[in-house]
Amino acid sequence: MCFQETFDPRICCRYKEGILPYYRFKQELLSVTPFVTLFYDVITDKEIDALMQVARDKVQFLTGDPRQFVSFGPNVRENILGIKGGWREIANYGIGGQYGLHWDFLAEALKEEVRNHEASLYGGDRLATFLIYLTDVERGGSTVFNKLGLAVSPVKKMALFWYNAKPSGELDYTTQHAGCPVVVGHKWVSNKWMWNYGNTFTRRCGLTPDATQLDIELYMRKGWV
Ligand SMILES: O=C(O)CCC(=O)C(=O)O
Ligand SMILES: [Fe+2]
Repeated sequence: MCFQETFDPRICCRYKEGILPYYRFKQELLSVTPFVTLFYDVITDKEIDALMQVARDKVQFLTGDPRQFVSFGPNVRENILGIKGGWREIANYGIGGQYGLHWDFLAEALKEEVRNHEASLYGGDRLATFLIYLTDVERGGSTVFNKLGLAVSPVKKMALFWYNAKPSGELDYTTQHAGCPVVVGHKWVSNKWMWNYGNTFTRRCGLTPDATQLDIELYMRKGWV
């Protein structure tokens, strides 16, 4: 990275103040536009065990949906950026388990139906995604952003956060991503989507249509430290 010709000084690691007093989150910025970032140690072993315990009986392996909705968990630490989340989804991938290329916003999948879709009526669309890795994965299982050339290997307790919409509110099609097949081991993740509604005043828009997340970060809740 250090020897790349197009070195971007904005891409860095730092401590981020969240909504918990005194606590600093270890943050690694992966991309400014779209805004994609990692936070380390957002969940405890005890919380992971509890989440997996609840989900374990409910996820349907092999033939069914490997996902399960669970409402409790480290909600406060998921609001690091002041963006409020919706319900939680726990997913388990066994060997070969993967999630094909997609966007997290519903507008793309549902097109014209989106206005009548129950979730979108209540939530708008999925403004941001907060994906926590509940396990390390021996080999495979990366989350990849094909349009950004970005691959994130799962690290237990690490969260991957990104905005699916630009600060202007426009859907960001460069956020297309996939969960790569698990080659060795297994992968558990907790996913929470942050919806537009409820975040009207927490995710600000920029002063210009092309303002980046970093431009607006300073006047959003809790700046860098
Ligand atoms: O498991 C992953 O790495 C990605 C999951 C994902 O993109 C999703 O649940 O929307
Ligand atoms: Fe996704």
